[in-house]
Amino acid sequence: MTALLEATGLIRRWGGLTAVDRVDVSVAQGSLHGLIGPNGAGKTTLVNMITGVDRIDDGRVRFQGDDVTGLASHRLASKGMARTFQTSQLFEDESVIDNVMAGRHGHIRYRFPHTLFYTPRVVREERGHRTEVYAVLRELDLAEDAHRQVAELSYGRRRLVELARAIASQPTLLVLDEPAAGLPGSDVDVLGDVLRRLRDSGYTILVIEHNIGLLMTICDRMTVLSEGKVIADGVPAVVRESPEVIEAYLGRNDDA
Ligand SMILES: Nc1ncnc2c1ncn2[C@@H]1O[C@H](COP(=O)(O)OP(=O)(O)OP(=O)(O)O)[C@@H](O)[C@H]1O
Repeated sequence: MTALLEATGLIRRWGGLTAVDRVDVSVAQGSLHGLIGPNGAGKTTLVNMITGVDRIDDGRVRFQGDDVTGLASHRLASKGMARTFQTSQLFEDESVIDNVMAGRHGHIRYRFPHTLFYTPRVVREERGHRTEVYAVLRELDLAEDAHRQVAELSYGRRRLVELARAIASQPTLLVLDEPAAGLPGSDVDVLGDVLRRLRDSGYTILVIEHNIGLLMTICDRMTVLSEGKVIADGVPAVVRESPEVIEAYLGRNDDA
């Protein structure tokens, strides 16, 4: 399989600490790729570097065959990389549909002064975006909540709205930072089904998770970080048997 995303030799230092230490990670086109590791392993730092949120001290990132090392996150977003964060980035007082419409932002063609006069062109385009957004909401089983305020929704539904907003940008690569964090078990199952369906419909997904059980069941491939280094990479069945992975988790209390 060809790699959609290929990071090689990535390094990020914080003072004397090397948080990400010569990490290679390759995400195949159309795959669901998990990134796990104990607390402080460097997962978020690595993903921040890949998605242009944080600086890269050394190494290269290739995306869709292009060298994108050091590009800012908005440039990467316009190339098709969408990202969700551990903490909510939603507008709590706005409706679900308006939040998800914000994800279409990069696709809006009309400009001032059309917006000022709400011309037929704006109306037409806006209608097209709403149709696309409704399709995403239906896909994630959120259509019935389209006009509810985000603040009224359960935590699990809000996480789905964030996912919907990322999908609405029609990304080539979806990067998710702990989408299952804080979800009750039944919502974790829903999330697992949603991620699998998205992968089956052609998305490539890179997901950081502490819920290893979830990733073991849904991922095609996993990369395991510990203390900034890759200690295992492969299909879940192989990763789960790796002595380094068992040691990294059993040696600590947090994720075991
Ligand atoms: N802004 C920062 N300044 C200094 N050190 C940092 C900074 N961000 C991260 N670190 C350090 O880098 C290391 C990796 O942190 P990172 O958050 O990437 O790990 P993680 O695997 O995502 O952890 P968690 O699972 O707890 O979110 C940790 O030792 C952390 O303390």
